[in-house]
Amino acid sequence: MAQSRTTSPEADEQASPEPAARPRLSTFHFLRPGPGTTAALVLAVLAAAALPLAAPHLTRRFVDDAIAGAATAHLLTLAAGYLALVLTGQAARLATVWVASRLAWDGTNNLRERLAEHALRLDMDYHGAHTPGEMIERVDGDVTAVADFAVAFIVDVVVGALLLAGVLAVVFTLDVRLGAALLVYCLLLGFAMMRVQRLATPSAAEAREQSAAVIGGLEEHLTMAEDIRANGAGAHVVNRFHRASAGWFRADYRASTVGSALIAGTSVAFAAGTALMLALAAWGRVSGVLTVGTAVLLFQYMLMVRTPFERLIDQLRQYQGALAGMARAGALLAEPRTLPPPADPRPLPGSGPLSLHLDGVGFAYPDDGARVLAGVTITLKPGETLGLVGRTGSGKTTIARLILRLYDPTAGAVRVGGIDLRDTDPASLRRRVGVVTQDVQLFAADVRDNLTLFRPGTDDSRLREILGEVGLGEWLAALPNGLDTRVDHVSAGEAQLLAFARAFLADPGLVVLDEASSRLDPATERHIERCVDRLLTGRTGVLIAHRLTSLSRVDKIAVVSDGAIVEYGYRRDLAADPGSRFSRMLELAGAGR
Ligand SMILES: Nc1ncnc2c1ncn2[C@@H]1O[C@H](COP(=O)(O)OP(=O)(O)OP(=O)(O)O)[C@@H](O)[C@H]1O
Repeated sequence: MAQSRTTSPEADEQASPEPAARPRLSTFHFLRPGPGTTAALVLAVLAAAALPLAAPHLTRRFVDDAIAGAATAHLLTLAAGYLALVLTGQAARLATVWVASRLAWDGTNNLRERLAEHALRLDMDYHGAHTPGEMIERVDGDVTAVADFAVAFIVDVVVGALLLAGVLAVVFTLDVRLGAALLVYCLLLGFAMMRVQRLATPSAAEAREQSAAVIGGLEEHLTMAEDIRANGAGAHVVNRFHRASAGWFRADYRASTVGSALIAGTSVAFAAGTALMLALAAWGRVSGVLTVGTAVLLFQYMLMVRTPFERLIDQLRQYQGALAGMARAGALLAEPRTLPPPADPRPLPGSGPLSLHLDGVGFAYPDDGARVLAGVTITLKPGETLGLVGRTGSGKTTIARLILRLYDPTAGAVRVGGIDLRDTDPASLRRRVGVVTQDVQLFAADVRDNLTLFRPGTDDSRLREILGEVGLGEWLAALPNGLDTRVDHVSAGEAQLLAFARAFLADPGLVVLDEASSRLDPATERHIERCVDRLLTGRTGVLIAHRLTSLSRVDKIAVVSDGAIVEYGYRRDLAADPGSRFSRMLELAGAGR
């Protein structure tokens, strides 16, 4: 059945040839900030680390001066200063979050665009093996994880590490022994946390894999909703969804259990650390090394150390996820095209009909490797048309895919305009070879963009003229905003006619036409037949015919059976030969010759 679906706009597929593979490190290039942003970020980070470090010094003075009997006004000034420092520290922290978020989103948006573009350029082999949902998770989910991590890394890890270093430096200047004790404690804690962290790595990666599987399945089910409902396959689909969700839950549960255990462990370690610091401060006080104010400062610092450490452990957990996301994004970017771009691309002749020559073509789809075509040889002079007939599954669509270079043949060669498609400039191939399939894809965009495929520069009057020619003149007149109307719902017939209008606009020199196998209303049928006639006039054409009557308009016939051409010749000769298969087909169908 002819279908029309709306999808989001697609990039101009072959605009520039793609290098075969990229190193994964290039993934990180997208996160590199500009000089202005870097300067703003460095300032914000330094302020966010230094201000909280300064605040406890005022507390120390407050306590010591209060014990020494200072005036209330002086103490109030210290308290107000403390408050101002805390507030400015928070503001600096907010500024850091803001700058870091902008930076992370700018960088990851670049990466997301690059991934989406690359995914669109990948060959049919790749798309056949990966569901759209999986691609969405790769392009969106993984990149979002990276963006979230980048923000948290700057805010929690960088600021936290600076704060920690500052605390150590201050404690060292107060008393070397206390500083050394704090340093040893921090190193031991850090080392233990890094070791334990490794436990969390596989579970985080597993959780993301499972979520990709669930979203991939969901996307597939939503796309097929109509068929699923019509065939009563709902229960089976829900069952599959349930199993996938259960897998995701288990993986996520494992990941969070490990994470919670780690956080609980750190709490205990910090309680011990605080107790140790308090004991040392008490000793310092008793032995006259420290004032009470300094003991309070040490206590405050110990509390301050806790947050960066905890955030650090949390970030290390997210870091695994972000690293996994980065690795998957890198793997997608490194995914090579199975259709290698030509080393020395040759453009097709810029105008006029193109010759077509399939020379001993053999083919097997990469996923199962079973032979689909063997020894297919077809020759069309410029302007000649060919009808492909054969039972379902015989290989007609596969031949069409090879002519459009959606795949490369595994044996033999496909030549258009005398040039092997493997040596043809991809942009010129897309411009000069057109296709009208049964499965018409319409974008969620206006009529103009759907016809021009987002290429600006075509006159509206030309678009109207073409729509009129394909029989959509009245349809256009009835649209509320004419060419600016968004294409949401069109009938199967209208979708087919729009596809013809696209083809007329592109004016290809070779056209592949997959005739709609379903019956449309007689008026639309007539329009479509006229379109087929017009499209095949003055162009080289390959028509996958589902109706024998359609073959009256072609010059040559190729009968395909089990991946081979079992009969091939001029239509008139075959029809005139009572022993030919084509002749028998015509007789069986009761169609005129
Ligand atoms: N993407 C694919 N991956 C693997 N095998 C495929 C793929 N597409 C088609 N095939 C197989 O290749 C063979 C030929 O299919 P093809 O679609 O070319 O036949 P067809 O003659 O166009 O059929 P129809 O008239 O039903 O459209 C079939 O056995 C089919 O199962």
